[in-house]
Amino acid sequence: MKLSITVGALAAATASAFMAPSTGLRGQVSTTSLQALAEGVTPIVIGLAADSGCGKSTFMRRVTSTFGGDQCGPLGGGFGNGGWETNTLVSDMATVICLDDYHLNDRGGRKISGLTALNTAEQKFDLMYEHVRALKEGKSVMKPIYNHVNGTLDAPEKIEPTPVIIIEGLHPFVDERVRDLIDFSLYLDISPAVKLNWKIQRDMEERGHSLESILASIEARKPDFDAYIEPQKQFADYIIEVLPTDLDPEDKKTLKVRAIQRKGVPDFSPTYLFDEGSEITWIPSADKLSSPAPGIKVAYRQEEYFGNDVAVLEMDGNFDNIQELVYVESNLGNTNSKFYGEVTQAMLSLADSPGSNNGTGLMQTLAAFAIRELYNKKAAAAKLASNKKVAAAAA
Ligand SMILES: Nc1ncnc2c1ncn2[C@@H]1O[C@H](COP(=O)(O)OP(=O)(O)OP(=O)(O)O)[C@@H](O)[C@H]1O
Ligand SMILES: O=C(CO)[C@H](O)[C@H](O)COP(=O)(O)O
Repeated sequence: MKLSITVGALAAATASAFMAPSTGLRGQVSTTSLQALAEGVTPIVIGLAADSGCGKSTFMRRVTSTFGGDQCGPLGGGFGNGGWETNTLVSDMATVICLDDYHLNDRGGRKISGLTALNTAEQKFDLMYEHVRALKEGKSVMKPIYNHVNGTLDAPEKIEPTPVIIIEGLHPFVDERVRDLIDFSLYLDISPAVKLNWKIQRDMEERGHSLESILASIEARKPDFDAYIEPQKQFADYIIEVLPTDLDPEDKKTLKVRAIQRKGVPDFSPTYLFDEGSEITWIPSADKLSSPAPGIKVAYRQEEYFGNDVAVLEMDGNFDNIQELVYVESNLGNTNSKFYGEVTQAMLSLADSPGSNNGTGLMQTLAAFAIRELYNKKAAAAKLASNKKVAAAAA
């Protein structure tokens, strides 16, 4: 993902606020968004870590549309986009900042240093920390821009604080000071075989790159990915792991997706299947959730991940019809939905996005709802505290 976003305003902890239309205008903040900040709602910071090409843009679209945005397509954005303007996507509720903007050197500079952009020595962590802290304190910042078309560092742009600040990219959890500012952290863990398939689909089929160049680029990035990106998994509250299916060893396209959800995170309750805390493997009836071969399997387990207790929700296989997903949804608990079937409705609203027929779309939607709930809880607590203050002053 090569952009930053500001998305749909949230004045209070109500569902209707999430339905507010987004302005979709970079650099402008809506009255409701300002109102939320004025009411003492401290912006929450969400961190999303993943390698390039691992579905961050796709995931962000699900998150921003959950916040009542316009699905927040990039305003500039993306490799090969001649109209590239900025890494920042803006609407009126949430700002999504792409951390590529904090690269230390431009592309030419990295040729001289001999380091890749994955190397932590190539990031400006002091500036990243100062900016995230300032935004969380409700102050605007002048954020640099890394231009992916030219490989240059362009003139900085002004970013205003919004109720939700999302920082996404290669290194959101490397710097301890930045980590401490993050309220909820997510990691997209895409297995090498799946990453290769997605890269082939995008870079070969859509961008005309050769298979050799894609393989060479993955190979060249691997040592630094292993050294600097992957270790951040241990700091994530919510990991979406994407693996080849277990249902058919020959099948290289079907996916098994695991939402690894840390227990004990403030304002976050992991989604469960049927019975919280249990161990379940479920093959839904094909009459209620039809699927192409090799079928579909849902599971729920209690595991340990980097020494932390986690609840894991799994979906292996594809489904034919998104509407039928409501059968699975009706058996999930802690989905953070506002009404019956909202998860399925959110999936339907982005039916054309990659992963809408499998667990990637489902887990991303559940994560998006968890972020919304986290904000709602923090906003409600801030409002309560502010009301108490007003009442105490009046007494
Ligand atoms: N859930 C999914 N299922 C299938 N393919 C997917 C999925 N998510 C992403 N992809 C594929 O991977 C490609 C990269 O996705 P996306 O642009 O969202 O990743 P990104 O992390 O934002 O990439 P970059 O950082 O390089 O801009 C997409 O073009 C799409 O083909
Ligand atoms: O990993 C990346 C983005 O997440 C890119 O490789 C990095 O930002 C450098 O970009 P470019 O190759 O356009 O110079």
